[in-house]
Amino acid sequence: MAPRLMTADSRPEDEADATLRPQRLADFVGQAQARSNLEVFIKAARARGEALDHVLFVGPPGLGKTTLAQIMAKEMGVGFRSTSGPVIAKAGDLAAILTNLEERDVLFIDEIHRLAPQVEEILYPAMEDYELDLVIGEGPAARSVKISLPKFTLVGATTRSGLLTTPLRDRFGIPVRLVFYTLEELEYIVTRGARVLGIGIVPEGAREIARRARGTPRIAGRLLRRVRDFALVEEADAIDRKIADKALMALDVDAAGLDAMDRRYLKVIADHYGGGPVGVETLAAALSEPRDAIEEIVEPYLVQQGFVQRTPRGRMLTSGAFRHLGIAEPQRPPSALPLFDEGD
Ligand SMILES: Nc1ncnc2c1ncn2[C@@H]1O[C@H](COP(=O)(O)OP(=O)(O)OP(=O)(O)O)[C@@H](O)[C@H]1O
Ligand SMILES: [Mg+2]
Repeated sequence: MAPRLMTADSRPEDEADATLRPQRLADFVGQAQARSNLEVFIKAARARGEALDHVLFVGPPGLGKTTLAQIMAKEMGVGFRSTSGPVIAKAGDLAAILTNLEERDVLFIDEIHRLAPQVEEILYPAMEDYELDLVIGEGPAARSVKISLPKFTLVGATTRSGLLTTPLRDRFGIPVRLVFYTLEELEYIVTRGARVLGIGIVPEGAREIARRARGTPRIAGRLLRRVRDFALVEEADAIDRKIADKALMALDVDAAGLDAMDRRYLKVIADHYGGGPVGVETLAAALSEPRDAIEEIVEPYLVQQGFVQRTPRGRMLTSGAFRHLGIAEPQRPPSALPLFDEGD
């Protein structure tokens, strides 16, 4: 699939504006529940002079897992080390990272569900008893040694907690689920982002961008940077609703935050399959896109927004989708209606 503006996956261009990343808990907008819980745990750990309990962040891409992990280290006043599940190939790699930590440091492991099993295994005693169990040598000469580790805080991040093994999940004292942001929160994030980037924006302009950001700060930031370019070329003093709207239309992002791929998906179901139900394999073939890209990238937001239902018989458009496309909804026989939502 060609790179799309509207996916929440991280790209180098997003990280280029690291300035947009909030640095302190007080600057972090949204996720009120997660934030207030973390605040309490951080205060308590600081008061006791102990490491914070291990934290697991769960939630879709671009909602602030990495940002929150960095903020936690700052608020604790400790060091921050960052790595990710697929990068740690061998048990020895993790052992090297762990033995280099300082007392109370935060070790952030992104995509923690992708740790190799033999790496995960040495993480258990490290998390529980701050001990490393290593086997040195091979065959009959092999012996195991225990090395004690500094008391550190492991912060794990994953997009789906279901992908984590139970023993690993159980070792996190503080599970934190991140949720999609509200329109007001995104508006605030866009306004703050504009200030950081040194561009003028009026509230209606911020709202227009926020509305199309799919509940995701990363997308909001990306849209803001693109709209800024339009404002610059048009020599506008500030981003207002008109500029934002014009820019986003030119970028093919519609009023609901759907891009060309989303609309193509909806239109294929509407035009070729009478609104569904249609199986995901058939759809993938019709769209010439891999099935997992459809399921993991295109569908989640369309389902969340109520444009599509996943049913046992396949995908079905809702009345809302037909309204959005401006196409009359066909009369579907009752047998075509979903029995129940398949979920995901
Ligand atoms: N609450 C927030 N306020 C302002 N900006 C935010 C907020 N949360 C995230 N961002 C911005 O959104 C972008 C993505 O955040 P982050 O990298 O923390 O997401 P993530 O959940 O770790 O994503 P991934 O799952 O892809 O690793 C960053 O540029 C960050 O500055
Ligand atoms: Mg991240």
